[in-house]
Amino acid sequence: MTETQSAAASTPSSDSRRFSAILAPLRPLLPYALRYKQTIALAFAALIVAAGATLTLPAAVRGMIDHGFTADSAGTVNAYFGAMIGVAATLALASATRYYFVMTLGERVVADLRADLFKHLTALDAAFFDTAKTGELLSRLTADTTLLKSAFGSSASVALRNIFMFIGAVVMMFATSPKLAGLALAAIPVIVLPLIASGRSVRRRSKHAQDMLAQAAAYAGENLSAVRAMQANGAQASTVSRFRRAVETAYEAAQAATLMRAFVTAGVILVVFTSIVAVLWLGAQDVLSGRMSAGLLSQFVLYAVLGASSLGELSSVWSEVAAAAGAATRIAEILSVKPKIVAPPYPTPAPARWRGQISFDHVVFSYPTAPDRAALRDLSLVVEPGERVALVGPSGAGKSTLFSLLLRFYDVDSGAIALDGVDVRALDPLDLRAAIALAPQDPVIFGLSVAENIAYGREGATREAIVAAAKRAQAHAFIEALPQGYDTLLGERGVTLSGGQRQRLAIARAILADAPVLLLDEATSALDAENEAAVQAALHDVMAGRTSIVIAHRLATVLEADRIIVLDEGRIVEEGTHATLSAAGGLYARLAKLQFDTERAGAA
Ligand SMILES: Nc1ncnc2c1ncn2[C@@H]1O[C@H](COP(=O)(O)OP(=O)(O)OP(=O)(O)O)[C@@H](O)[C@H]1O
Repeated sequence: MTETQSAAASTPSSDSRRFSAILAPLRPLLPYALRYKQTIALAFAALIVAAGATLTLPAAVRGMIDHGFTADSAGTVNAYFGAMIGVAATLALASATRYYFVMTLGERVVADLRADLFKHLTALDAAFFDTAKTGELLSRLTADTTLLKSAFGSSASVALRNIFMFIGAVVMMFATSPKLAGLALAAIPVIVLPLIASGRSVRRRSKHAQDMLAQAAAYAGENLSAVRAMQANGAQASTVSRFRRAVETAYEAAQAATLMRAFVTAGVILVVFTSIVAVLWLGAQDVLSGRMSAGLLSQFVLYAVLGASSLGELSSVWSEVAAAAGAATRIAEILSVKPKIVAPPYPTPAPARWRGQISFDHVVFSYPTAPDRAALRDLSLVVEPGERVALVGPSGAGKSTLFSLLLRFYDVDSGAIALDGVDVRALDPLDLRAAIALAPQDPVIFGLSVAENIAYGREGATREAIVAAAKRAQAHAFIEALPQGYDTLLGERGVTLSGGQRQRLAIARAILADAPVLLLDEATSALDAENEAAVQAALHDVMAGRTSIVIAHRLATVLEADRIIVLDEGRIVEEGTHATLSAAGGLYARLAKLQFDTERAGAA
């Protein structure tokens, strides 16, 4: 059975259920609108005034036709026309007021929703972002909310006006001629049922179109953020044609929804006006036989036209609302994702100053996206306050995983991780992360000034503190040499800085954070001798007095460490100092020979 058939065969109560099913996704937005009760009230008041003004016009026309056009009625005609201008002015003012308040409400609701959605996204955990695509999320944040804006703003405005007009017109039609009105209303179910049925289909198609658009946006986002890789690999042409295909698919999906809407609109207009003409014909018979005055029939026809055109407009708005419901579904999908890493109901309060002891106790962990492959297998490790530990191991050994777990980006499968003896799951993640400074291998540089980049997450930091941190991180000299010094805007992802400079900015960030625990992932890329010395000096400074774990790639770093931990396949396989481990002739000795010999050769 097609949707239209099934709708036509259904009972009124199942139709009203369907009606609310289409609108259901919009329900979570209601609280957003209800925050602005005053705006809603003003919009309603304007709406009632405008509808009332419009509805007086047909009565005025009837008065003119039945009483106006006689020789001695010039004064009455003037009065009628004067009154009509007054009505028009009221209508104009009330319509503008309604438009203003309803649009304002739409903009307001969407702005609030965007902010909330972004806040929600920032609270989601690493496991969510392992599978989510940033471009797609951005599309929900922008394109879908824009669709909602049109639903809440213009569509709601048009819909409300037309609902009021329709009800008013129907009441007046009955007041004018109950017989003709009854006949006209008989046509309504024929109009409304297919409309409701089509709403579902429009919503589905529109959601599909938005999904396609989001995929295209995700694809564009990925490629634009890696534009150098794309150009270097000569992948421009293929990227462009893939994007074009994605956009075409989105276009076709949108087209399908539009076609559906177009058909619905045509059908509704046809049925509505045919019924009016039929009713009008019946009325004309009454006028001819003297049962009805010409003015009364004109009045009825005007009300019928008002009612019918409201219904016609409602049908096109209905499609828009159904499309918005599709967008709302996509937004609701995100809002319903609950972060798994949250603070416990009663978190253990953080001490004024952590000592910085870290312990991993029989930790077993596999990533949610790869549950069958353990990234850490029964790993136990205690790092004492102030100790400097270097982590060494082949690629994929689990070194970065150790950092992610300590920062509680994921929860362990079994075992426990503790800071100063407090299980990290008992702490508020904000407190835990405030105790840890992270300097990743490829530090993220934002499209902000140098100073803002150093103070990222510490917006209150003074300029003196920022400069002092930069000095200790050996970054002051190169920052001063930039065109606007600390106020120089860095390109997105810091493309304007060298690898060594980026790393030193990250170290400055860590120094400013002044956290008792430092996690550092050394850059693997070779630095020139000058940068190398500067980074090493900065590291020496930042590690002093804090517990530090460094994923080490340089000989100087392992030599400086109190202890070297060698990881392989998620387990600790060796530990000791450079001297003892080199002498032992195990995995470390092999790795060190490979890595540090090349380093020496490179330096020579
Ligand atoms: N987000 C993730 N989702 C699924 N698997 C992951 C994820 N991150 C890492 N892994 C896997 O977990 C294992 C350990 O990875 P990890 O990044 O900790 O290694 P690593 O020692 O830091 O390696 P490298 O020196 O190359 O950075 C690897 O097998 C890796 O493929």
